[in-house]
Amino acid sequence: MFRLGTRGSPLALTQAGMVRDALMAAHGWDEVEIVVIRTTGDRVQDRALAEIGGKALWTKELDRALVAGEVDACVHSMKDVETFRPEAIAIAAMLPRADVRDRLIGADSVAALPRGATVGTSSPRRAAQLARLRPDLSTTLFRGNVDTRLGKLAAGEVDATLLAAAGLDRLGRHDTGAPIPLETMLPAPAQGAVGIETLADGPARALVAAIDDVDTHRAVRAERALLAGLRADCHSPVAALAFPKDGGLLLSAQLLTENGAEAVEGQMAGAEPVALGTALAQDLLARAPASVRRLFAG
Ligand SMILES: NCc1[nH]cc(CCC(=O)O)c1CC(=O)O
Repeated sequence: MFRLGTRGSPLALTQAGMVRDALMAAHGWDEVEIVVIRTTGDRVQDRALAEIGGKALWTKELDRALVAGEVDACVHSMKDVETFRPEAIAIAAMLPRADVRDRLIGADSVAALPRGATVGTSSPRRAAQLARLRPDLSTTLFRGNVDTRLGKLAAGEVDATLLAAAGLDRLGRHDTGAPIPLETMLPAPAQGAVGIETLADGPARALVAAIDDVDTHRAVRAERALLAGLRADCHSPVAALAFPKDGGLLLSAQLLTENGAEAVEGQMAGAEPVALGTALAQDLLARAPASVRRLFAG
């Protein structure tokens, strides 16, 4: 039986279930086994991801299970997958992308937040974007899965929080929060995309590739190539979004200083995703104020 590795959070399990259903439908299988693997990222809840070792904390244990042959494929939120992956592992497919926007929970819009309000987030991108839009706000470290964060908000620990619409929708929370327009807040690279990794050499790769959503995969490839060109990691306040246009892609991106005081933005169209992401990264670095450039290409 085909074995699918996943983290154990409610969102991860929902996404793994979507992948299982897609694989069963594509291949006429009766069953796919879901194997829950606990990651360091799940265990450590009291510090920001960037502080304790970055996105590898979500993938390391799943990578090990894949390489050891304990599972045939692993399901990830692509947003949480580190920029540079081990050579033995391939991103074999992506599910169709969900709503890419962030949602604000606690007020109807960023502009409607009361003066001096406290917003819970541990994302350097969201903190920098908020500070840029509303320098009067303060942000405070907020980790844990979606339900944990909503619980902290309900308990009054903060005035508001930001969460990806994709995760809220997949958990059935369609009415939670107000979508922030893309013009106000560009999402994290790969936000809303679920990816499936397999060994680069091996039969699972082609089996998983059968469920690939080509448009999503192309867009996320461009966004990830931008991250690679910037040498960005989870410390980096960077936003990016590509979508299909005129048979190619239109890629938008924003780099900021941590306090949001300075930023550089850009847009570029192209036909080949990796070349496009790489070119926009170079263009942004060339135009970035020194304070922004210092945070990238390290
Ligand atoms: N960093 C945690 C994480 N990783 C993926 C999602 C949501 C689902 C997605 O973006 O695909 C979330 C939660 C959030 O940011 O609200």
